[in-house]
Amino acid sequence: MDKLLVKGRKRLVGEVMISGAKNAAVAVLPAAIMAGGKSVLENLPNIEDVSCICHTIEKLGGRCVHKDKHTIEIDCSMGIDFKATFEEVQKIRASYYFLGALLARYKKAEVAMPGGCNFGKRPIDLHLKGFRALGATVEEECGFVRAYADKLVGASIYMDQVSVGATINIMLAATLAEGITTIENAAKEPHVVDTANYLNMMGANIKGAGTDVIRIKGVEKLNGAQYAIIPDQIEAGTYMIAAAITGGDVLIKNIIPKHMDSLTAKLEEMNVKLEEGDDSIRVMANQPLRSVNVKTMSYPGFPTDLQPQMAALLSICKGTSVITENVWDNRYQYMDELRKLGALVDINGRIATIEGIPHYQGATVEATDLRAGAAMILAALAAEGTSQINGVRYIDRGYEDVEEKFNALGANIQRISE
Ligand SMILES: CC(=O)N[C@H]1[C@@H](OP(=O)(O)OP(=O)(O)OC[C@H]2O[C@@H](n3ccc(=O)[nH]c3=O)[C@H](O)[C@@H]2O)O[C@H](CO)[C@@H](O)[C@@H]1O
Ligand SMILES: C=C(OP(=O)(O)O)C(=O)O
Repeated sequence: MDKLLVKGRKRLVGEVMISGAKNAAVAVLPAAIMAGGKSVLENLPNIEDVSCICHTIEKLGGRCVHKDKHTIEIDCSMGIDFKATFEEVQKIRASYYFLGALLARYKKAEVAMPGGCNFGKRPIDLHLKGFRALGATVEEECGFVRAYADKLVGASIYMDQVSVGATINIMLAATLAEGITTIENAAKEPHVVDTANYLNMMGANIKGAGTDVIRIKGVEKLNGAQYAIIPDQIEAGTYMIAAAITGGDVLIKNIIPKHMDSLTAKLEEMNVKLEEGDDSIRVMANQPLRSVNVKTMSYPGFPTDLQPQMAALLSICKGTSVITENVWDNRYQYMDELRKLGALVDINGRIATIEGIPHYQGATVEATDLRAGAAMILAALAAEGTSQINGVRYIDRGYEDVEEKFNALGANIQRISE
């Protein structure tokens, strides 16, 4: 298994290009299998989760042709299998989108339970409730879900809880249902909007994505489309925090600054200087930073997927910071690893109280999941001495060319492949 050796205390300076969004790519790719024609998807991130989704499409009998590093042509016009019960599906979270997409196209789907980062329970009951509301019979059995219907009929669906996955999955299924579906209390994340935009380009009729009420008028069929994935809000945020934690000066390029509002507000509160361009943000951190409190929330709130990276930064800011994790029951497993680098953190349920320390000391740590791994890189970049980060496969799930991008900014990160 690969590990990263990080020599710390290097100030990051320069420019970094942000890749396409993982959580948009992994929804748009399954959506592409619903079309009767070819789609060309651009600005896809070159990451493990995307490879995994593409392998799934190929195993179903579809074609994924790489046009270049970030562009893939998807062709499922020949018809594909409706059963995705193989290993790839269990490796990642987003494989749940094959349920919605296959159910929409074939009115039947059999998909293995998804995997993804382990934050305690990650139920999919709201997805299944949505499919049932559209008229499907849904059965859960020995690690897979089976859903089928003679036809799907639009319905009014109120989400008990704001869920990105359930919102997108119901949107996929409703796109080819008869009549009108409304999803109330829908998730508003940028990747919900991106998926709706792509579906609309394929011929769907979806309105309101990005608000908490989405209205979908079912259509009979979808065509392929050419579409470019939005930039990754979380990768961008990770590099913004990297600039702050190293006292650096970094121009983060190819982003949508609006998507970064919750983070930029926090960084400004901490005394980081920011300059916003049309599609870039320059992050300058050349003065002592202040502690702040952070509460994670669904969009436009502070994203839970930036919580570990923010904790890494707050741990070396003078004073006491409090983080409240409102989305996941158990997203603090990585704190034990941060403590190995010197962090002083007290956890009480969903609340983490962090006492700032002057600096980290290099150590050997585990990337316990994707963003935990990112947090370890950030802490190691700021640490005295060398750190070893194990479990890099998690980081590769969601960060393209991670050591190359950091090293181009002046970091010293070496990958050891075994
Ligand atoms: C592939 C992908 O896009 N992953 C993201 C997606 O995960 P994912 O789609 O799994 O997360 P959700 O938005 O669905 O989960 C939000 C909350 O709703 C709860 N819930 C969700 C579904 C359900 O059927 N029942 C239920 O109770 C979850 O336990 C959680 O507390 O959104 C999360 C929250 O922004 C992010 O951390 C993940 O990076
Ligand atoms: C939690 C994440 O991903 P997933 O839902 O795919 O596990 C993430 O991207 O931080």
